Amino acid sequence: MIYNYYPQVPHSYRYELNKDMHLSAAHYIDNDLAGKCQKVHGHTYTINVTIVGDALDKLGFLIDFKLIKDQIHKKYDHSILNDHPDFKGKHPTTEVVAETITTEINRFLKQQTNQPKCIQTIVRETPTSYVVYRPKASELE
Ligand SMILES: Nc1nc2c(c(=O)[nH]1)N=C([C@H](O)[C@H](O)COP(=O)(O)OP(=O)(O)OP(=O)(O)O)CN2
Ligand SMILES: [Zn+2]
Repeated sequence: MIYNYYPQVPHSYRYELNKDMHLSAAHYIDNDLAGKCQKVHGHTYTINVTIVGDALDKLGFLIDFKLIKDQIHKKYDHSILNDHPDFKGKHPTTEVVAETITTEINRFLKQQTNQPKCIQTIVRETPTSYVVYRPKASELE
């Protein structure tokens, strides 16, 4: 990875894993206030998710790294984010992308018997701009 500085999340879980992903996608912010971002344009998003838990699955994984990538990459790579139902009625800003990825990963993780949780998602849209999203503890119950 080119950008490997990650803010840390304090927690008391036994295990923490981090998965980096790249995503090529287009988007636009459909509002006059968005200036040049109103036009369709693309980014190679750099994403890092932090997943924690106290128990491993029968393979000794907190969660298979590949399954995490599948949840996000298969859905959004080489797509127009605005077209996805996940962003219906929302502007796919870096903030909203980070929140949506967290929500989607946690929806998937809830199905796992060992109950891992995504506690942080970092989305870098450009070399100079990134967002860190951390769900509230109450949203992870
Ligand atoms: N808070 C947010 N601000 C902006 C977002 C966003 O998602 N959240 N998005 C954009 C644009 O989509 C744009 O793609 C990124 O803007 P910016 O970082 O300004 O890109 P530049 O390459 O022009 O930035 P430099 O400072 O020249 O490197 C805008 N704002
Ligand atoms: Zn953009």
